[in-house]
Amino acid sequence: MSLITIQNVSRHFEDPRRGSAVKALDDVSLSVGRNEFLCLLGPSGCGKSTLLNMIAGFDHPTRGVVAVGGRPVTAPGVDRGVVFQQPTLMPWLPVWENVAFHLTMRGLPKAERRKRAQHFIDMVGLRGFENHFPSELSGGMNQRVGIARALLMNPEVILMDEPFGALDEQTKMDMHAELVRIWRDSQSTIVFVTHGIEESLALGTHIAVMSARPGRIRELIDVDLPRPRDSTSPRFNDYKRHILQLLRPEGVATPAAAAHG
Ligand SMILES: Nc1ncnc2c1ncn2[C@@H]1O[C@H](COP(=O)(O)OP(=O)(O)OP(=O)(O)O)[C@@H](O)[C@H]1O
Repeated sequence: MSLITIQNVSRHFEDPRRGSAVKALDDVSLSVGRNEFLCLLGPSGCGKSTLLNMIAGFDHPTRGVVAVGGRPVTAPGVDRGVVFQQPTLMPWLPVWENVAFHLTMRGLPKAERRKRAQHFIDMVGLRGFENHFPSELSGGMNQRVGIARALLMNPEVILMDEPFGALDEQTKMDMHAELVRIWRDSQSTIVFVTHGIEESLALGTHIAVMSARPGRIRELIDVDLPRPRDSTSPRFNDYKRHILQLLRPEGVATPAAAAHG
């Protein structure tokens, strides 16, 4: 059974200055099963973040329905944890208090917050850094703090909007391996926005390839590759070639097709 269903969703943004509307998404339907890892892949401006924000409850469809666990999404909720491109940490709080932030908001005593935070600090590999401040950590480590903070609420769904976009290639690869491990250990369901083909193939059980504006789903790909994913394998490259073809503007021939045509 699907955990997330997106049914005939369109989103138009009014542009009062120009007296027109931007069609960000057009009739998008998609479903995500429990424990799946769905990557939303597409060019800049195709509506990936808009779709993610609607699952998070930060934004709402102009038409259609977004539902999580069978309930239409009307607002943000603790069943959905969000990880942004910038980890949005509180610089004056140490790592463990950033991770436990939501528990502070709920008024839990300090000892309980500290104990609950430790479990997730360990899970993201930050043991020993509990009392460091965000400014004392690298970008990748700060992003782990953001992930631990999202996991602590034990959400059914983790929504990630290009969380590794600002990281260097090596750190990004390390974070991919780490995130796959966390996804398996926490048995969560992840929706991950990216414009990186290799990133989506390194991570996803499924990839929804989107077309440029107005955003539509060109194809939902079931990624049948063993883990850890080997980006040099022939099958990985077959998927990559196929996705490149899907992302190419319609009517533009691929080098292979042009050679044969
Ligand atoms: N609040 C808004 N008001 C007006 N237009 C918006 C708003 N949010 C998004 N848009 C427009 O909707 C389209 C989709 O934007 P969105 O940010 O969802 O795309 P994206 O695929 O996530 O892009 P990127 O990869 O560059 O972040 C864009 O044309 C954008 O300008």
